[in-house]
Amino acid sequence: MTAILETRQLHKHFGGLSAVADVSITVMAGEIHCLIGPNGAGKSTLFKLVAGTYAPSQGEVLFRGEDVTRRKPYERVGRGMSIKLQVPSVFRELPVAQNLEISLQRTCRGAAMEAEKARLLEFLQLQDDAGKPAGFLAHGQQQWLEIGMALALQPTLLLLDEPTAGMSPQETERTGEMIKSLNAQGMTVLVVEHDMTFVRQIAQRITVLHLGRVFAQGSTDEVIADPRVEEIYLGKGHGH
Ligand SMILES: Nc1ncnc2c1ncn2[C@@H]1O[C@H](COP(=O)(O)OP(=O)(O)OP(=O)(O)O)[C@@H](O)[C@H]1O
Repeated sequence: MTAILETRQLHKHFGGLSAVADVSITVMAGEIHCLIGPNGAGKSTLFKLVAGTYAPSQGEVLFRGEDVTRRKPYERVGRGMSIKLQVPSVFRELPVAQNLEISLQRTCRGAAMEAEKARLLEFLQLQDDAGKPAGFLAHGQQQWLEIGMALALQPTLLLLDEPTAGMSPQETERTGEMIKSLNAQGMTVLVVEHDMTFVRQIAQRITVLHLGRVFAQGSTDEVIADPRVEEIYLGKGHGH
């Protein structure tokens, strides 16, 4: 397997605070990789460094073998990276279908766009809600719509920041099935997540961040069996 994403000794300082310190991670093409850690561990900051929302204080981001550290977010999207952030960003007044069209405009048009829109609505199980304003959707469905908007950009690497936040156990499980089905079709997925049941359901490899640094990484079984991880992560950081 080849690496699709690498961070090399990434640092991000906010004033005197090191939110991300010396973080080197590798995401292999074709895997589902989960990033876990207690609140404030630096997970969202690392995501923003990968997506290009933040410039690092130090270090590099390599995507598909290319140094993208100084590339703008849209340039990274153009190279096959797509991100769903933690903060909901659907256009609440616009119909569900139109939300998808806004993202689809960047990759296709005409009949191809209609076909892709129908495929995504079905995949997200939102066919019956296509004409509803997105703000009228249940919270879990809004999260799915956002995943759909990220998918409309046809990524090879999908970045999801807490995709199951606020979801019921059933919605969470369904989200896991969606992610596994995308992965079975060849998509690499990097997920920040707190819900360990969900992490066990989907992850092939896990990186644990703690106080801005890589605390542990390895296969799901290895990391979950590591008592040090349980201590820092399950012991106190499970605040969501
Ligand atoms: N824009 C910012 N300005 C100043 N400090 C920040 C900023 N963003 C994050 N931080 C700080 O950096 C640290 C890491 O935050 P980050 O949001 O990356 O953690 P996290 O692991 O994603 O946490 P959570 O699980 O709570 O979402 C925290 O101490 C946070 O307060």
